[in-house]
Amino acid sequence: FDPITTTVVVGIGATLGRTIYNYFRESCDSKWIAFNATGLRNDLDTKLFGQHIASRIILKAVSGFMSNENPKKPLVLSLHGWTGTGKNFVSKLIAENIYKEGMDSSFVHVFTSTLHFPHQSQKATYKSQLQQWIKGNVTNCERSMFIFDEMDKMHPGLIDSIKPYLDYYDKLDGVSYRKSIFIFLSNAGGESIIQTVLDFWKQGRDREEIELKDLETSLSLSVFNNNQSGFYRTNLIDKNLVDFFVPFLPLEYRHVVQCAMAEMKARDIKPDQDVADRVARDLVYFPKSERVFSVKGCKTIESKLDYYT
Ligand SMILES: Nc1ncnc2c1ncn2[C@@H]1O[C@H](COP(=O)(O)OP(=O)(O)OP(=O)(O)O)[C@@H](O)[C@H]1O
Repeated sequence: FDPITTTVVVGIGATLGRTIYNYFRESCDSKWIAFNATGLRNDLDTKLFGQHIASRIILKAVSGFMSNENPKKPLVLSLHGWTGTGKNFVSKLIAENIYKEGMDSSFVHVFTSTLHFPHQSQKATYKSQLQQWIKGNVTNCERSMFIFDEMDKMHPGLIDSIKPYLDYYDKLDGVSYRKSIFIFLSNAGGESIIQTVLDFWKQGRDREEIELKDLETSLSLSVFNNNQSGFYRTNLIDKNLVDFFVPFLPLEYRHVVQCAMAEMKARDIKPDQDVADRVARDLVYFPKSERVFSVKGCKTIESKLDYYT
């Protein structure tokens, strides 16, 4: 080949390569970020067990927010409840119905308190890092999602550093945070939820009769006043920046059976009621005398199934 042909061929090759690369590379546009309301409804209806209140709030909150082209503030959800009741699981369902790449999307960011903010002495550094991370990521894509796991293990005060981003500002330093989603996960408030569910159970009332109003006030109070909680006396709560406190109810035997059946299906094993029953029977339930709620929710089902199948 003469030099001109070689240059042309290399040029075309490079352009083609870049086009293919850009085509497959996730970008902050509707090709990669598109909310599927029907998908979320379906997932909540068929995959999430025993959480009628959470399911309803999340569907309404996320659908309303995503269909609003001009939200006044970012969506802030705070999910509370006992371990293994589906808080991480729901966050995953939300991500999967917004981002084509789901939790693997480069626009979904997960912070875990014990991993990212372990040392009390470095609170000041964490505060500025957190602000920079959020600002950088939202500058990159306004439809970003931030999940803060283990909020109850976060040093009180740290979360206040992101308050301005959650507030009703049009723009901060030229960046608009109004299309982002912030999800906080914690076990704080779990006891007050359990008490309510147990009271209903003792009165022989149906679990599905429990409404948000039965839980919401005691939940936000116990979270705000609990000095073990990352929300302890936080401005986020007294300035009403959390849009929804979402209670996750403790799971009962029948829900654990459903989790086991779903897990078998996910593994392409024929769901076997007998195996599911054996898995569920082997878990520990509380309170000790009544044995109503699974101590670990559905959390250990996945590993337990290996043993029974
Ligand atoms: N309500 C539920 N419906 C269906 N599956 C569930 C539910 N709760 C938990 N699971 C299953 O158990 C696994 C562990 O639950 P998950 O991590 O969501 O619990 P969590 O509430 O976030 O717990 P923790 O507070 O300990 O972080 C999930 O991946 C899911 O497979």
